[in-house]
This record gives sequence, structure tokens and C-alpha cells, in this order.
Amino acid sequence: MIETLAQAGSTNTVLAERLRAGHAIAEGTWLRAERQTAGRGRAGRDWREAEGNLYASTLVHPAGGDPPPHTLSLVAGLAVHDLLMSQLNVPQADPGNYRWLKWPNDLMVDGAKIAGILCERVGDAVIVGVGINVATAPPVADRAVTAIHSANPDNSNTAAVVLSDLARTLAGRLDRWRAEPLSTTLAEWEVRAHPRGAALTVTDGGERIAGAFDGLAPDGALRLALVDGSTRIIHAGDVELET
Ligand SMILES: O=C(O)CCCC[C@@H]1SC[C@@H]2NC(=O)N[C@@H]21
Repeated sequence: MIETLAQAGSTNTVLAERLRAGHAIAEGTWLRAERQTAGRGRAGRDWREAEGNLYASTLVHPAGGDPPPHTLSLVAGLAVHDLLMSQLNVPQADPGNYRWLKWPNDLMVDGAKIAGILCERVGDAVIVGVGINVATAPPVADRAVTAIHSANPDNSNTAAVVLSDLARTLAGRLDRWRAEPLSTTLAEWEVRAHPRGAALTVTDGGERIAGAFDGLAPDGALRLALVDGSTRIIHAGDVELET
């Protein structure tokens, strides 16, 4: 079920308020805002409002036996990657040619961020908020935005059409997250992300750590190989991909 509001401060906040007010919200429910006036990004940043872009949130109710809830952040990234592969009409059989994921779940196309994901715990639920620049993006990602538009001829409706595709890809990824070993999700994420050895700089609080991507740890944390030969396990932080 997709509910669309003409305007919201933040779709994540609206869903969180409803949960806290005791509403029973089923998995598969999505809330989209045509305009978002107080969008929130990771690390307390704002998420910029631009007309026509996609702003939407859903939620997951992790159950006993599911993989750890924090790994939903990677699952959501995979779902958006699946969506972009279908929107940009690239060969589904070859995801390794489209290394668009940056840990934990930024989507970088042509070096520009085309989508961001904000996962937040509210009680036992995890809210998954997704912003996709389907109408306006940083200039270097214009090619991707143009491709999304040409895949959706009714441009006035692009965000709504893209969201129904995203609802499908996330449902599929959640089914697999529950049914398959977590290592399968992590391996699929790695195929679609910066390659091992890619130079990354991680900022965590005031600390900046430079190193090379050394794959994911078994719990989905980032392994960063440092110049002194040691490995740092990163559970949270901002990652810049050095080019
Ligand atoms: O990359 C990031 O910093 C995450 C951005 C997440 C933005 C989306 S837009 C829909 C949902 N509502 C919010 O306030 N944030 C998320």
C-alpha cells in the first residue's frame, strides 16, 4: 500500500510519529511525500528538497530468526541498486559492471549521489527512508536522471512510478534477507560496490581515517585496510570514495 501526501516535513518522521502513537503499520506500507520540507539525511544532515524527486519511507518489523536489523541498511541499498538497474535499463545479469553502492548505502552514479537511505530504529521496527533524485540531481548525475525520465514517459509522475518499482525490489530483497544466509546478502552487496582496494576516507566524529576497502566483515561492517598493515572495522561513519 502506498499513501501519498502532498507535503510532509519528513516521511521518516511521520511514520515514526504514527508508530509512537500506537498505529499498527504493516510491512509493505509506504508513505510518499510529493514535497518534503524538513528532509533528514544520515549523520544529522538535511536532505535537500527539489521538486519532483522521490521522498518515501517504509518500515520493517524484524522477527526472531531474522539477520541483525542493522543489516537492513545494506538490504535497502541493494533494493535501490536493483531499482536503478531496471530504471536505467542495464543488463540485469551483470551487476558487477555497475558498482554504484558506497558503504553503507549511498548510490553513486557517474560519481554523483543519486539516492540516499536513512534507516532509523523506532521501538522494534526499522524505518527505511529513501530519497532518489529522479528529477533533479547533482550535474554529473544528469545522464542517470535523463535515463530515468526517458524510462517514464509521463514525467509528471516519475516519482510515483519509480516508487512502485522500489516497493517491489525491496520486498524481494527482504524475502531473500530472511530466507538466505546473511553472507549471500553481503556477497551481493560487495559485487555492486566499490571494489576491494578502492581508496576510502572515513570520517567518524572528528576522526578521519584513510585506507583501502577490504570487503565487509561478517556483520556487514566496513573493513578498512590501513597503510600500517592493520585493519580497522568501521561500524558507523561517513565514507568518501577517493578517485
Ligand atoms: O544519504 C542520506 O543522508 C540519507 C537521505 C535519506 C533521505 C530520505 S527522503 C525520505 C526519507 N525522509 C527523510 O527525512 N529522509 C529520508
